[in-house]
Amino acid sequence: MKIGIADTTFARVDMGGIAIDEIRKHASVGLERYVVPGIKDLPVACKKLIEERGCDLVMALGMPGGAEKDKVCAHEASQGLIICQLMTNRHIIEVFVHEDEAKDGKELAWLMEQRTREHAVNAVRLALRPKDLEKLAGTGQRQGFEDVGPARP
Ligand SMILES: Cc1nc2c(=O)[nH]c(=O)nc-2n(C[C@H](O)[C@H](O)[C@H](O)CO)c1C
Repeated sequence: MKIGIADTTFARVDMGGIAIDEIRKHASVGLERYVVPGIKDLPVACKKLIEERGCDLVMALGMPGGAEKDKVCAHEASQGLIICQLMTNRHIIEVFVHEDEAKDGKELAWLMEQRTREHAVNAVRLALRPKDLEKLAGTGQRQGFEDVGPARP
């Protein structure tokens, strides 16, 4: 089992390093890292991690900025990642933290780390322990900020 980590230099936190640190706490798997300038470069990095470097699942980590052009960029990158999943029949866990989700730099750093760590656990579950995800179905999980929990009639 090999997990790929694709991340960017545009991000203001070392999301790739954090993902690797978290995955190592939960599983003994091969890891391949591929760093690109920005989120629009992630789809091909993921495809190469899967097709050329033998990854079974990839995490795509990035930070869209707060400007309108950054949001367009994020939508385009997201579409590229979905196409890549369909082309390769492999999961890509997209971990995007929009810069304007946080009120300041301190909260942004916290959120980027927290969301990355929680999705790293999801990546391990998806790759190795899918039954663990089944137990969480419909429980209103969120990555980063607090879980919202299940809705009740
Ligand atoms: C406008 C813009 N916004 C972002 C962003 O919010 N987050 C990010 O990671 N990268 C951004 N980029 C850079 C592109 O994703 C890409 O790296 C360049 O266009 C080079 O291919 C661009 C060009």
